[in-house]
Formats: sequence, C-alpha cells, structure tokens
Amino acid sequence: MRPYCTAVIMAAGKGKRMGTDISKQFLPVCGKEILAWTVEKFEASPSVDEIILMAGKEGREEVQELCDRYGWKKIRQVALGGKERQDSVANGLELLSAQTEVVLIHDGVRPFVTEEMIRESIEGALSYGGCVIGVPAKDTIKVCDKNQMAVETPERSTLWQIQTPQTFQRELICRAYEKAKADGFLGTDDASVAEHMGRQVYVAKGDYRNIKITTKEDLVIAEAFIREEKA
Ligand SMILES: Nc1ccn([C@@H]2O[C@H](COP(=O)(O)OP(=O)(O)OP(=O)(O)O)[C@@H](O)[C@H]2O)c(=O)n1
Ligand SMILES: C[C@](O)(CO)[C@H](O)COP(=O)(O)O
Repeated sequence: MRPYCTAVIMAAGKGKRMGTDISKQFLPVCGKEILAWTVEKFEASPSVDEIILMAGKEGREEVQELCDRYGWKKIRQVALGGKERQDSVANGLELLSAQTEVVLIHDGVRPFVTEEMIRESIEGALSYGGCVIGVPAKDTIKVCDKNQMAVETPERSTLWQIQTPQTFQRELICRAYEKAKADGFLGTDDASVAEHMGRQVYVAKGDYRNIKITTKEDLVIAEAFIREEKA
C-alpha cells in the first residue's frame, strides 16, 4: 500500500531578490500566479494526498483567495509561516495530520516540479529516510572570502545543486526540526536540518528545468518553459 503523503508548500517569503511590490509567488506568468502553477502540480499528483500551504502575514488572505478561486481539493490548511524559510517549514510540520507518513517540502516558486520528481523523492524517502531532488553543478563553484577572493575550488563532480521537493519520513524530519530548534541551527534547506542530526539524505537526479524563481530573469525563463509545456 502506498504511504499517506502530505506536501507542505512554502509561500511565506517576501521575494526581496525579485524586487517587485507584490511577493513573487503571486506574480502572474502566462496568465496564472506562480504559486498556482506550483500547487496544481501537487493537486494533480496521484502520489500526494493533502497539501498544507504556508503563507506570510500579509499574503495569507491572498493564498486563501487562490484556494477558493481555483477550487483546489487537497488543501488541508493555509497556515502562517515564520521569519526564515526554516521557521515556516517548522510551523508546517506541526500541522501534519495523524495519517501523514511521508512529508514533501516544496518551494511555492518552483512550478516545474514533475510527477516523476514527486514519485522518485517519495521512493527515496522510503528507502533512505530522506531524499532531495538535485542536478549536477554545470559551472565551476568557488568558495570565496568576504573580500570576494577565491579560497577554494571544490571538485565539480562532487557538487550538486539542490532543489525541492525535499521528502522525508515524517518521524525523521520532525525530530530533525526539533533538534535544529533546540540547537539554534539554521540551514538553507531541509536536508541540512536532517544532516545536522547526523542523517544522510539521498539526492535523486531531477531536471535543470526545476528552477526556483528568484530574480527577474527567472520570469523570462519561466514564461518560456510554461509556453513549451502548454504547446
Ligand atoms: N520565511 C520564509 C521564507 C521563504 N519561504 C518560501 O520558501 C521558498 C524559497 O525561498 P526563496 O526563494 O528564498 O523566497 P523568498 O524568501 O521569498 O525570497 P528572497 O530571499 O529573495 O526574499 C519560497 O517559495 C518562499 O515563499 C517561506 O515560506 N517562508
Ligand atoms: C530549499 C532550496 O530551494 C534548495 O535549493 C533553497 O535552499 C532555498 O533557499 P533560499 O535561501 O530560500 O533561496
């Protein structure tokens, strides 16, 4: 029997790097809000049972309005996020329903997630405890000091760019988030929270298309991808 899976979709950010008046998750691309493109992937997924949507104080009504307008059926709750992404995820994990066995944590601004990524991340989480989607780095990556002087060039073949979904067995990720809170640990993704507890996560190869819409140029790329998907 397949596990009961809850997607926690993160939409409580301010989108400062995008530099627009409205937060980037609400910006329209090809006639639909970025968050709506994202949520619809999970609504359509036969692997996902329910969705918790994390919203900011200012964006909460807007997120609820999207739920009503699009008539999404899997939304369990629209809940309040926190200051950092990690705080928003922690709030979401506290709201999981009793049946939830596997948790998929996904950025609301990654609309190019596919059913294959969702399925593979769930399979990986069942096998290894935690599984994140990623792609091998294409560029050389340098570690720089605060004066922007390069201090190290890690071997590229060992470097992966990590995306979402980041998928975990419920008990593991809840315990990891509790430990991070107790230790005051702040990571930039959910895998690093699990790693802080000493757990290794599996990285499943995803797709370079699964971009996080972060800055203005990403909007042009997103529009091109959506046009292609619709063609
Ligand atoms: N306190 C926060 C911060 C971020 N996010 C969400 O996490 C995802 C990835 O974060 P990022 O791209 O960094 O979004 P922002 O924090 O909004 O962007 P910026 O850092 O440019 O302000 C986004 O869907 C964002 O809404 C969140 O739910 N809660
Ligand atoms: C979780 C994430 O999307 C993986 O790439 C990323 O780390 C989020 O980072 P941000 O600091 O919120 O952009």
